[in-house]
Amino acid sequence: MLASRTLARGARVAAPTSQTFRRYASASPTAAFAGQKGSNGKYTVTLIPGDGIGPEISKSVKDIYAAAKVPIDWEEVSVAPILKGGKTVIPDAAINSVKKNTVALKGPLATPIGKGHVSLNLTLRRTFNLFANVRPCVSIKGFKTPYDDVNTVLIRENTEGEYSGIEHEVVDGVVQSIKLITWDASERVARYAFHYAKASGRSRVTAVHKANIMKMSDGMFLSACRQVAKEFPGITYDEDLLDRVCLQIVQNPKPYADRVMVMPNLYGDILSDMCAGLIGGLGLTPSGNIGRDASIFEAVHGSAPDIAGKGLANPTALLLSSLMMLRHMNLDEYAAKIEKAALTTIAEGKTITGDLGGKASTQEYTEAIIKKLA
Ligand SMILES: NC(=O)C1=CN([C@@H]2O[C@H](COP(=O)(O)OP(=O)(O)OC[C@H]3O[C@@H](n4cnc5c(N)ncnc54)[C@H](O)[C@@H]3O)[C@@H](O)[C@H]2O)C=CC1
Ligand SMILES: O=C(O)CCC(=O)C(=O)O
Repeated sequence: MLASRTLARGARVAAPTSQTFRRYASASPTAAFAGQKGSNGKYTVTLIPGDGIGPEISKSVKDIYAAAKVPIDWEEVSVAPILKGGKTVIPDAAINSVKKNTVALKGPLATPIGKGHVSLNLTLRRTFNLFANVRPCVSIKGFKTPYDDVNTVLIRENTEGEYSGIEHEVVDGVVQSIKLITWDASERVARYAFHYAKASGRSRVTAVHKANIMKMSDGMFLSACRQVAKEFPGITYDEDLLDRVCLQIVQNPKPYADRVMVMPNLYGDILSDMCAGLIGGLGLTPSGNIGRDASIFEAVHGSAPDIAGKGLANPTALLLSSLMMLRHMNLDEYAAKIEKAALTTIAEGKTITGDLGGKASTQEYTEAIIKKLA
C-alpha cells in the first residue's frame, strides 16, 4: 500500500535559506523568518516564562539580551490551562501573540503526573503544528565531563506518535494508549532532517526506530524515511535500533558527530535527555520546535520543581535555545557574541551553577556572562 503513495503527498518543506549552521545552529529549513522590525528598529518576540524555574531562567535571558543590546522587544504572555467545554486550552492572548510574532521563547511548563490537565507543551506544539523538534547536544570545550567529544543532532517528530494523547480504559484494569503514526508527519519530519543535514554539513541521516517490535508504526516511519532519502543522493541514509543507539552513544559518541538522527516522538524525548547527561546535564541542552508558520524555542528540560525559587537554576539551556532563535531570525552576530560569553564562563569554571559542580547562583552566573559582553 505504501509503495503506491507518491512523494508529492503532503506539503513539502522548502529548502534552507541563508542560515549558516554552526554550533547551536538555527533549525529553520522551513519558511524563512518573515518578522518585521517595528518603528523602534526592534523585533517583537513572544516570551512564555513558564512554571517552576521558568521565570528565573527567563529573567536571566532577558538581562543578558538587554546587556548585549539585542534588538528584541519581549511580549510576555502566560500559558496557564483553561478548561473550555471539558477540554484544556491555551489562553487566546498567548496563541495570538505567537501567531503574530511567529517566534517565541518558552520556559518549561509543568504537567501533572498521572492525572489533571493535558500537557500544555504538547498543546502548543500541536496548535502551531511544530512538526520537528531539533535537539543539538554539544560538549562544551574546556568543561570537563567523562565525554569531551559529543556532537549530536536529534530531530524528533513532534506532533504525534506515543504523544498523540489518545488513551482510554478498555475494561476495568486494562487501559490503552495509542501510538499514532501517519505517513505525512513521518515524511515531513524526514524531509526536514535531510534538509537539516545538508545545510549543516552532516553527511548522514540515521533513522532511529523499534520496527523489529512495532512493525507497522515504526515500519511506516522507516518507509517514509527511505522514500525521502532517494531525494538526497549526497546524504548517506541508514537505520539503527533505539536500544543499540543508546548503547553505542554512551560507549563512544564520536561517530555520531557526522550525522542527524531522526525518530518518532518519544524516542527523541528520551534519547535527548541521555545525550544531555553526557555533556553535563539538562542545564545545557537547547531545542527548537519548528513549524511552517511559527517556531517556539525552549530548553530540553522541564520546570525542575526540586530547585524552583531557590536561585539555583542553570539558565544556559534556555539561553542556547534563544540563540537558535536568534539565528533563525538572522541575528547571528548577537548570537555569536552571547554564545562566546556563556561558553567561556562555563569553561573557566569559576562562576557556574550547582548542576555543573559550581557554587554560583543563577544571578551570579548571569552577571558573569554580562561582564564578558561589556
Ligand atoms: N518542555 C517542557 O516544558 C518540559 C516540561 N516538563 C515538565 O516539568 C516537570 C518536572 O519534570 P522532571 O521530570 O522533574 O524534569 P526536569 O527536567 O524538570 O528536572 C530533572 C532534573 O534536572 C534538574 N534540572 C532541570 N533543568 C535544570 C536547570 N536548568 N538547572 C539545573 N538543574 C536542572 C532538576 O533539578 C531535576 O533534578 C513535569 O511537570 C514535566 O511534565 C518536563 C520536560 C520538558
Ligand atoms: O509536557 C510535558 O510536561 C513534558 C514534555 C516533554 O517531556 C517533552 O516532550 O519535551
